[in-house]
Order: sequence, then structure tokens, then C-alpha cells
Amino acid sequence: MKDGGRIAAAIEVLAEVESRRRPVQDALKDWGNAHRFAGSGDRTIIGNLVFDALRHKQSLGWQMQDASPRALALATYALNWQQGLARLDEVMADDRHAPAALSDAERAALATPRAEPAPEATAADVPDWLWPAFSAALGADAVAEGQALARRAPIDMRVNTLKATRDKVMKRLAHIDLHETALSPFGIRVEPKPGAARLPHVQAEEGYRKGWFELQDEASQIAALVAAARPGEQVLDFCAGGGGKTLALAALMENRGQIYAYDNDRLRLAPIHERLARAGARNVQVRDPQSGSLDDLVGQMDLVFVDAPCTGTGVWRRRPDSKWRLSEKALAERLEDQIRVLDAAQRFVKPGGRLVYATCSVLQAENHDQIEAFLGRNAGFRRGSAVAAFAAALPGKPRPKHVTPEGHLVLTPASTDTDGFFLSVAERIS
Ligand SMILES: C[S@@+](CC[C@H](N)C(=O)[O-])C[C@H]1O[C@@H](n2cnc3c(N)ncnc32)[C@H](O)[C@@H]1O
Repeated sequence: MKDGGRIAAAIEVLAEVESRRRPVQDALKDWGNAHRFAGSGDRTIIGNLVFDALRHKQSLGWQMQDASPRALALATYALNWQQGLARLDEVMADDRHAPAALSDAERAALATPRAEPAPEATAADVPDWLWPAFSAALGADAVAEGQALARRAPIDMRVNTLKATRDKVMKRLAHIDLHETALSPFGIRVEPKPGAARLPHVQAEEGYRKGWFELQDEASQIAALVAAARPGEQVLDFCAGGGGKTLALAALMENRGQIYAYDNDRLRLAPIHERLARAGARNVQVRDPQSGSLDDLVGQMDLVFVDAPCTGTGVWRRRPDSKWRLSEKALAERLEDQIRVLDAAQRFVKPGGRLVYATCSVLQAENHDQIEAFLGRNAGFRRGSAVAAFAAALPGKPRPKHVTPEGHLVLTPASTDTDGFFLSVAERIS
């Protein structure tokens, strides 16, 4: 395929995502299945175009004065990928699979930046309805944070210290352009590359199959460090999902003590068994809703980790389609879920034990307001300090920029160069 045909394919996929509200990965996969002639290089480029168009949907639509799939794909190629109008004309002329020739209005919009400044929500590529909450959470940095959440994410790996060291993994992956993460002591990062570039498929590496490393954003690695699970402790991972945090906690505990991995959705837990085996994590009992209740754990846990269901505003870099699908209704539902999860999880914390409440969102309503309301209705808990836990777990590292007066921590792409993530700690006093 040539670029004209790839742009046409991106338009098709974007239309499918928009009109049928399909997850972008599914739409891309279906397109690939229906167009077997497209090679893996073509599919990468089409995927990059589609993801970048969704990341910058609002700002590109504003510049084009047209947010149709066609306008977004053309603007992504010419503006976001900096190929320019002349090159776009060339690839369109040169390819019978390319979209129809540019209109005068498209040509004008691609040639000249609009004179007036974009509204803040547009410049930040944040949905208009969410802007008040987003900007309240991030203050003067809101536009910069929105823009950072609209960039491509790096590939972050967490070295599994049960099986390997960071040096060993870095040596084995020396053929890849990577470096140590700035904060996590067991993180390795592959920086994103622009335009058509393809990132390495690190899951195909022998070291991945041997369980020497996992794919995990640095923010999640930091979450496990802040939770400070120690060898020998009793830990409940109450929203374990596919087990990302469970594995990180097991490594910190050096396979000593016990982790109970629970989730109320069996299907989400399903991958955990294979992941635990690959990682060599032997101190984890998986408890799904059908394998028995958690009653024996009430009041027994040194640590209950609540990686709560949330809107995912902190992971828009990786899931840009979710940014535009999010609705007020979905946010309200997540807020209800979070109250339910916190109230259910708290009873497992033993006196003197701690509850860590985390989300991959940056919104105050899901974060600060949620944990503060929990503390308000649970006199048996007192507020701990996530920022103090961060300083203890990561000595010598700079204090993150976004810390609430109560000591809760908000990691963000523009401030910590991670996904957006919220961390808070509470301690049971009675
Ligand atoms: C952010 S995800 C967890 C991700 C996971 N900890 C990881 O690191 O891969 C939130 C999880 O909470 C689970 N969940 C939602 N409501 C719950 C409830 N009432 N009790 C337990 N888990 C719940 C969801 O099924 C989902 O898997």
C-alpha cells in the first residue's frame, strides 16, 4: 500500500469507530481481516493515523472546521505528522486508492493556522463537557496536561525482581532503544516515536516469555511502591483485574506473606493465572466471586489495595477513543462504583493496617473527593500520606508537583512523565 490508500483506510476505520461506537482496536482488527493484502507495516501506519487522529480529534477538527473522519485523517497526516500540504497532494495524486482530491476549504485549512486562539478545552483536546472538572483538577497546568495526555505513550516495562534485575533485562534488550525510567527503580522505557514509526513488540522477546518483565506504566509501578507491601504481610488486592498490580506487589513482597487477588468480575481476573505462573509469583491466592467469599479475611489485612474502577482519564494516551466516549452518565456510575468498592474493601483492613485507594483518573470527584468522603463516613480510619509514602519508597526522587494539601498524590504525564494516576493512603485506627 501507499500513503494515499493508508489515509483512505484510516478514514474508513475512524468512521466505523464514530458511527458504530466501536472500540478502536476492534475496528482496526476487522479492517485488517477484511483487507488481507495489507501488510503489517501498512497496518501499523493505519493504526498510528487512527490513534493520533483520535488523540487530537478536537484540536484538529477545530483547525479544519470539520471533525469528520476524512478531515481528521487528512489533518493528522499533513499537520500532526508534519508531512505538509504539498506531500499530502502528492500522495493523493499518486494512488488510485487514495481519498478524493482535496477541496478548496480543506486546502485552506491545512495551509494556514487559524488566526484566533483555540478555546482551552480544544487546545487541550479535552471534551467540552468535562473541561470544568478537568481544569479544576489540574489548575494552571490543565491545558499542558491535556496536551500531554494527547501525545503518544511510551512502552514501559517493569522488571520482575522475582526473576531478573534491571541490568540483566537491559542487556538482553540492548538491540532496542530504551532507557531506565526516571522514578521507578525497576522500570525500563521505550520512548514513543513520531509519525509512521513502529514501536518494538517487546512481548515477542524471550525475556517477556520467561517472566523477566511485564508491560506496566511507570505510574502503576509507583502505585505498588507507595502501597509499600512488605515481605510477610497479608495483602488483599481488592480490584485485581488482570493482575497488573498484584504482580508488582508480589515482587515487592519477595514471594513471602500472602496476597489475595479478588475482583467481582471473573472474566477480568481470567488472565491472572497465566501471568502469575509466568512471573513465578507463588504467594498469591486468586479468589473470584464464585470461589468462595472473603469472609475469612475480614479484619486480617495489613494492606488492602483498591485500584478502583474509574473513567480512565489518566490513560487517554493509550485509549484515546475512551476520551470521546466518556459521558456524564458513565462518570456518575464510576463514582457510585467507587463508593461501593471502598465501603466493601475497608472491612478487611486490620487495626493498624492501611487502605490504599488509587485510580487511573485525574478528576477530583473520583480521587480527592472520594477518599475524603470515605474518611468522613468512617471514623475508624485516619488519613495517611501518599506523598510521605512516595518519599519513603523513592528516596532522592523529586516530590511530585501535584500533591493535595491532604497529602494525596496525582501523577500526570506533564509533571511525572507517567500516565495520570491518583494515590491516597488511609490507616485503620480502630
Ligand atoms: C482499574 S481496574 C483494575 C486493574 C488491575 N488492578 C490491574 O492492575 O491490572 C478496576 C477493577 O475493579 C473491578 N471492580 C469493579 N467493581 C468492583 C467491586 N464491587 N468489587 C471488586 N472489584 C470490582 C473491575 O472488574 C475492574 O477489574
